Amino acid sequence: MTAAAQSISAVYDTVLRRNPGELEFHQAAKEVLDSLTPVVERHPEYLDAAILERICEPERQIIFRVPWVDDSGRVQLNRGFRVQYNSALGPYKGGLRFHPSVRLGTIKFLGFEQIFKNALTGLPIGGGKGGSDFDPKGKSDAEVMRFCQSFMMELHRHIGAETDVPAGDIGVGGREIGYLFGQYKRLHNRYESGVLTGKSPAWGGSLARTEATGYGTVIFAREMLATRNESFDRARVIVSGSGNVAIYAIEKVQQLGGNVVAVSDSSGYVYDPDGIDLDLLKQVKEVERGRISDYVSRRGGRAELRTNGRVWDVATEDGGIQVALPCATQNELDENDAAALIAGGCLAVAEGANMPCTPAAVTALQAAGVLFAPGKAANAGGVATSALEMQQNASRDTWTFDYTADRLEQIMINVHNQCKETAEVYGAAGNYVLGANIAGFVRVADAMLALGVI
Ligand SMILES: NC(=O)C1=CN([C@@H]2O[C@H](COP(=O)(O)OP(=O)(O)OC[C@H]3O[C@@H](n4cnc5c(N)ncnc54)[C@H](O)[C@@H]3O)[C@@H](O)[C@H]2O)C=CC1
Ligand SMILES: O=C(O)CCC(=O)C(=O)O
Repeated sequence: MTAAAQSISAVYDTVLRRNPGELEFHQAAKEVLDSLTPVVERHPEYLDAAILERICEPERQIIFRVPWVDDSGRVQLNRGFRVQYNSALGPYKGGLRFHPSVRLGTIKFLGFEQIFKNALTGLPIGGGKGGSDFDPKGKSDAEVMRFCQSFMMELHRHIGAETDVPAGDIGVGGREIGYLFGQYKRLHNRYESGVLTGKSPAWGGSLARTEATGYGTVIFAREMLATRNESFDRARVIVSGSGNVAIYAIEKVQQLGGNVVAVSDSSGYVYDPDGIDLDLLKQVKEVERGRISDYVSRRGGRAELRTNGRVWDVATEDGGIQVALPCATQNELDENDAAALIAGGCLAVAEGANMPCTPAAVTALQAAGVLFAPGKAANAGGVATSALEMQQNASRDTWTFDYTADRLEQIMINVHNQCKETAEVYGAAGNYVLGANIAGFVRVADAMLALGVI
């Protein structure tokens, strides 16, 4: 082992010791640290300034009690989190996740990923993430509102347009952002639009933010495919999830001439060989907050609901697939799923979700020559468009959909090219994981060096 590799291994040991039991955070930290040996060999100044140790340690971690009253008058209790990870490039920026599985380690892994993702956008945003173990599923609007108001009663002291700017993630969409913003405005007695993003365009939000993560993921995949003279035209595609990211990934794939033949939610998956009816899926998921079984019962035709097996199994049916877009949650695609994708002739996998592929799956896909885009690069379009929302708020301006979508397109092309070119510079052409980790890290590390020991 070289001296640089030994130093990195020591940093990882410290991560394990300081953060016991936080397996998802360990996984995310290991993936980044594993990419950095060639960087610190060229730049020993990063080791001298303990940049790696500092980048793995959040600047601040806030954990708080969130009591609220349900519709039957019972007091309920949840736990809230905000991890303010790194502000070398700008105010902390990252979403809020409301899901019963949320623990401190979940938020730390997401916040850590966010540092490098936000750096890749080239925009002035630091990294952070937050959330709660609150489950919005099955709750009335009034219950969600009371929870959001109680959550903001504590969060408001830690955020601000120049300090920390939360947005949505799993379980947090336009409805929740509205309730959170309403409570913040009431507490501060001022209309500080830039304190949250993902707002409705009717009151300070940006057009194209809703579409941005899914569209951006497909733009990244399109650029990757183009390096091998391939495209989405007539491609058969699997998308996991059926939330915000999944829906707008499907929309963009369809615009580019592809055919999405399967989607999922936490209750199972739909195989729809004639192609997903997106208007119906939007109605079921965005309007009615229903299950994919509701989609199947109304779709008719050849659409099938499957509650056994995995959405990735579709890869080997009917002549295979060309692209897979995991857009649900972390570690949802393992090495067996990767084997199914490879057997089905998959050309490219782009992560719309954060860390949806296990390390073994990534290794298998890369070894088989499948183009692989890590989430911190492929799904950066969401946070990038949040930064565009902040720009509009700061200048009290509103841009058109087309102008914002064009900027998103350009940002995603730049993110793709940075990852590709960085991988080439470091002798690993085609390795987008290495390219993304190094390009994101170097931008943050240089800013940290410039700011001194803080
Ligand atoms: N919303 C955004 O702008 C961004 C989201 N992401 C990531 O994209 C992923 C999806 O987020 P959203 O679409 O915003 O959330 P969402 O709440 O709109 O949708 C989540 C989807 O994933 C499914 N899902 C959740 N847990 C699951 C599980 N354990 N098994 C199977 N399916 C499951 C849900 O059924 C739902 O269809 C997450 O990893 C999130 O961190 C990444 C970048 C930005
Ligand atoms: O738009 C944002 O600020 C956050 C998006 C997010 O949470 C993510 O990129 O994972």
